[in-house]
Amino acid sequence: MSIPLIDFAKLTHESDSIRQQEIKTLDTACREIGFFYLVNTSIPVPLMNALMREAKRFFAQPQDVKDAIDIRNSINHRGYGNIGEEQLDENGHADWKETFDMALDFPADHPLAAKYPKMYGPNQNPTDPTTVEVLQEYYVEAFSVAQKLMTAMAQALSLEDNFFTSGFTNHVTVLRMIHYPPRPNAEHDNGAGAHTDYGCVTLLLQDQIGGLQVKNRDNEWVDATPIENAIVVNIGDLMQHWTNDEYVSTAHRVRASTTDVHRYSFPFFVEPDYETKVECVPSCATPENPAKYEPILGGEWIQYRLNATYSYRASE
Ligand SMILES: O=C(O)CCC(=O)C(=O)O
Ligand SMILES: [Fe+2]
Repeated sequence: MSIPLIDFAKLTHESDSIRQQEIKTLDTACREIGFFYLVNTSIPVPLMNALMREAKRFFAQPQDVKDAIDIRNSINHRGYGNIGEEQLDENGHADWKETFDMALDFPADHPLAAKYPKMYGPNQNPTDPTTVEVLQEYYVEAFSVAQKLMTAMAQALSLEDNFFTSGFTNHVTVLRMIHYPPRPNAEHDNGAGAHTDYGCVTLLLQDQIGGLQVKNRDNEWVDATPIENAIVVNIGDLMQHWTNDEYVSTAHRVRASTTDVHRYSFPFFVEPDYETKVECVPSCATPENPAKYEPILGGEWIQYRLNATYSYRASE
């Protein structure tokens, strides 16, 4: 099975019948593959291009400038991650990529930062104000798309419209920039190891290079070939948990770029408040198919998964 296409303009259309039909298509995609292309989103294309431009400028800076905001110096996991810092596939090579993570900025003395210091706190910003401005603007636009998407999912699952979005007041959603430099040698073809994402949904903007692959239900790796200005969306573990495995958090990976080729991508990991309780929704459990998982707190799960993939957090 290939990766289906969902039209965001139809998902949010004023006509009830157009909306309902697209919500059905979305529901099928979430159940059958857990991946889809989202086209006609409300994220302005010039903003997507600006983000791409700022990422190139950011990663092209001297190493010591990037190291000044090293993620290892941030207890709440914000800032720059060098090549080799993250290994998504616990059995494979380290990922051949460098990263930058930002999220909502909480002052260090905020009650939530005091209570959950590994998940809430300040960002480590790039020095260039234009880069920061573009990142913040993109964060807002992508979050607005995510909220509408989760509203459509709630409707598909016969829940209140705000069932998912009400768990996003002090959310820990992360915008990440990734640069995959040319691979060091022919053997090392691991851009990002096979993994599932941890949160509810991920909205990924990618350039035109390609390399992202998705494991379908027949256990085949399918290329998520870039479509210009489309966002690749996938279901994460928390949404799978919430839906009792009805919506699938699907494994994916990135093959490393070939010689001389640089790839840039921008995942937006949509993750709820630390204290949002994630437990089987009523429409996904029946007497024959009862809830499979114990309720969990969103933040506990994310923290557990981060600790498993980051060398500097491994002992936590
Ligand atoms: O770079 C990509 O295309 C995907 C990255 C990814 O899957 C991740 O960072 O979780
Ligand atoms: Fe991922």
